Amino acid sequence: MNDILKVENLTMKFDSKVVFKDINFSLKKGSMTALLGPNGAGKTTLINILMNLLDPTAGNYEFSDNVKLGYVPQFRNIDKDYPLSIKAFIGLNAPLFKTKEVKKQIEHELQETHLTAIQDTRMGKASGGQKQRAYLAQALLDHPNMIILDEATASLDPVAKEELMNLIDHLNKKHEMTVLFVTHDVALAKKYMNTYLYLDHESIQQGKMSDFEEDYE
Ligand SMILES: Nc1ncnc2c1ncn2[C@@H]1O[C@H](COP(=O)(O)OP(=O)(O)OP(=O)(O)O)[C@@H](O)[C@H]1O
Repeated sequence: MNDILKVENLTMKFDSKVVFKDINFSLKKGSMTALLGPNGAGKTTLINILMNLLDPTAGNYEFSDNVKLGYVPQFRNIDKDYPLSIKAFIGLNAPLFKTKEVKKQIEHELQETHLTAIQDTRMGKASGGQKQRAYLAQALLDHPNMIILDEATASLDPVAKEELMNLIDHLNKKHEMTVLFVTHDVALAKKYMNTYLYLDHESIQQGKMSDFEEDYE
């Protein structure tokens, strides 16, 4: 397997506060990696750097040439009065004038994420699991080959968690999607991920998920 991401001597400080210092790791194409670590360890900061939303203080990172990043946030920012349907929400980042091809692709992503039957439900009324799958469908519309999930299962019930993870697993197996999953749920990560990154005390460790033993909560 080739590397899809290589991080070298990455350092991030906010004023004098060091979040992490000289961290190094790489991710293989098609790998499923859990990004673990206590609250405030710097997981979101690292993701924001990788998504080019923040500049690191020092060091660098490089994605392989053909990488197309998708991002699935936690749904907490959706208000219950939010008016768009699930279908309209999924198409939000597509051009306003939707070609036949884009419409077809929206249908495809609705199916892929098991939302076809409830596509006209308002996002504000959808369950946590449905909202999360709509975010995933929205990200998939852009044809990513790597996806970052930021605590995407955090507020879901156990059934919705498994359903989302099964979809992620399917995307990995069928479409060779590389997955970086930020989570506090070690049991879920052990079930679905194959490697871990553990961020704590300004540094990072990497290993096989089945070998992860730290109990940091
Ligand atoms: N824009 C900012 N300015 C100053 N400090 C920041 C900023 N963003 C994050 N921090 C600090 O950097 C540290 C890492 O925060 P970050 O949100 O990346 O951690 P996290 O591992 O994602 O935490 P959690 O698991 O709670 O989401 C924290 O101490 C936080 O207060």
